Amino acid sequence: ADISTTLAGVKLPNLLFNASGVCCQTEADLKLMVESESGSLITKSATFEQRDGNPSPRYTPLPGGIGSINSMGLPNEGYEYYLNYAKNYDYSSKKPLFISLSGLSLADNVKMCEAFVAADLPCVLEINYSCPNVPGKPQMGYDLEAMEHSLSVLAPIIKKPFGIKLPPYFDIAHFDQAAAVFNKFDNLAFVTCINSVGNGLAIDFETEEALIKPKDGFGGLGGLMVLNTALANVNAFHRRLPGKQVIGVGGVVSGKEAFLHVLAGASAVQIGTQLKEEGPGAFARIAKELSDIMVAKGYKTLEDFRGKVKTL
Ligand SMILES: O=C(O)c1[nH]c(=O)[nH]c(=O)c1Cl
Repeated sequence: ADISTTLAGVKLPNLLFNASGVCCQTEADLKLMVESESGSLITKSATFEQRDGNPSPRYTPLPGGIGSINSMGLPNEGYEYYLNYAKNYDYSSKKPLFISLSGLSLADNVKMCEAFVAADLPCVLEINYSCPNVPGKPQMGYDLEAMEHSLSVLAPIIKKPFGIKLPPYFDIAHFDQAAAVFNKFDNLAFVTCINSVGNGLAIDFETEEALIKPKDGFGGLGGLMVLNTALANVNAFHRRLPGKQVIGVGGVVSGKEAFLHVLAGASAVQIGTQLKEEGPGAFARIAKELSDIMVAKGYKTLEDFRGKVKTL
């Protein structure tokens, strides 16, 4: 079956790619993504300066395959590293390149966006408003006034279609209020839902210790356990953002969850925890599983069922 898609006006040979943060911090990581069966790739969220991030242990999968917890703390090579990567990227390849930016201030986001715009490259920007792990930095995604102000400055600078990475919302009023903000920006072409469920706590029963070191063990939750929250956020924004697209991320461990994300309204699907645990081979496996599901259900393309979840 045909699992290709178009996102922000660029064609992806298949709808799958990495969630920013996984398999994408260094050129070596990104090379693995280019060589994988993913349809695209996105870089680790960049800050203006290079960052080491939080002390380790700062990531761990949770027992029983239910998911993961991380408090990486935005470790990255600094935005110029990713700008250079984007300048050297082979855009004649079938895989479009996405760039994640997560400035620690609006001024930093302005400087980074201006640098990418000045370089005039075909890559697509995804502004990260939802990192839950920088001590002392509340998530912009939960401050609608600040996010609207940020977008009112950045959208005109970026000019081209771009996207934003959102935290999960858990209240219908918040879906409504957030959508009202996003619908004000014509070139805001997509929203990526969801980032990790912020500030969970994983504790080891035997040792009675938190599993990760930063922030007393508090970190973002990902993986299968967040699937249903992710599907709700994908569908809520699919319903509320006419003319815009949604990238679904959260809980995709097989073709089945990728299928559900498209049914909820996703135009593309990112994979985080499962990619971290399985490696880039996950893309070929999940792509085949999704294609087989579509054949079994009689769907030829993603448009045949995108957003067509049935209500009772
Ligand atoms: O701690 C991180 O680096 C991190 N971890 C996440 O789960 N989401 C993010 O957006 C980021 Cl930036």
